[in-house]
Amino acid sequence: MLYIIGLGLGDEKDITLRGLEAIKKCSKVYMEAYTSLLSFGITSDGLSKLEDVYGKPIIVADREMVEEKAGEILLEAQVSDVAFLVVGDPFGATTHSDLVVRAKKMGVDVKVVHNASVMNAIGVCGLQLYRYGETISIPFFTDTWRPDSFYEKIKRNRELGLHTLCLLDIKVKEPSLESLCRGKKVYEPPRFMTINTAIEQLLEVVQNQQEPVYNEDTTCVGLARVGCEDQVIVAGSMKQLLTIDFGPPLHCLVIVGDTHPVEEEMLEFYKNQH
Ligand SMILES: C[S@@+](CC[C@H](N)C(=O)[O-])C[C@H]1O[C@@H](n2cnc3c(N)ncnc32)[C@H](O)[C@@H]1O
Repeated sequence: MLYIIGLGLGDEKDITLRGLEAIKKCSKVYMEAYTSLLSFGITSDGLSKLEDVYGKPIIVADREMVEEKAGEILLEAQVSDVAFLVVGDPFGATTHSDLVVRAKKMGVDVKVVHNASVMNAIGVCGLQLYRYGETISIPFFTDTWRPDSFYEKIKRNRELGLHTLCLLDIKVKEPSLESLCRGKKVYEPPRFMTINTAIEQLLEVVQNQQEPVYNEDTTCVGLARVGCEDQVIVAGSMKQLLTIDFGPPLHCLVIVGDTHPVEEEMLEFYKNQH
């Protein structure tokens, strides 16, 4: 059996009882990419915190392992119980559907244990699920690469009066050569996009548009570390949010569309938070 287990958003304590019971049954426990661990405030050497709570050693499966060695993980799952841990929910934003499809093709039974995910940002900011349009991802601009394809999606959402959830880039740095030579992959800390950078890029992109669908006065909600003890949620214009330091990652942003009176009341609650 392959158990795909969501770990939630906060820390090692957010695993569900169902998830913990499944881990206890497993002979091997894999965990998806190292970047996710950082949202738990865990460094590459700090896995022991999770291992203590889960009572099992954890093998960190980086992107390469998940994509190339999924077959091996699934072969193990054919003959024993194997856990694959995912920060957030297995199907929250980044889906692990490919793993499920491959497992089914190999005749491996799969059980999914859900948990909170970045999708919780949708409701916690006071806006309603059915008033959102397509979710977008904002990549880091470089000197030579400044893609603006997300603008068209925001435009479509705004023309329909819908809110837009913006997920922000995480730039993974390759493991250092030195660590590879020593036979152990030690990852450099990744770069996380802040709400401030996302807004700067959004404002840069809109400058080139003939009929801009938002501007620095457009209401947004900035959400940092959703589901963690120190989560921060602030509503305000893009201009206002630019002045706020939201602190450590992870961050995301909602561009607010037309609002229902109840949503308006909730947003008021998050205004003037700083
Ligand atoms: C592709 S999603 C990963 C989703 C994850 N598997 C889950 O279920 O939550 C990653 C992006 O979601 C956003 N995100 C994830 N967790 C967050 C959190 N706790 N608070 C704010 N934003 C978050 C960030 O913009 C981050 O770059």
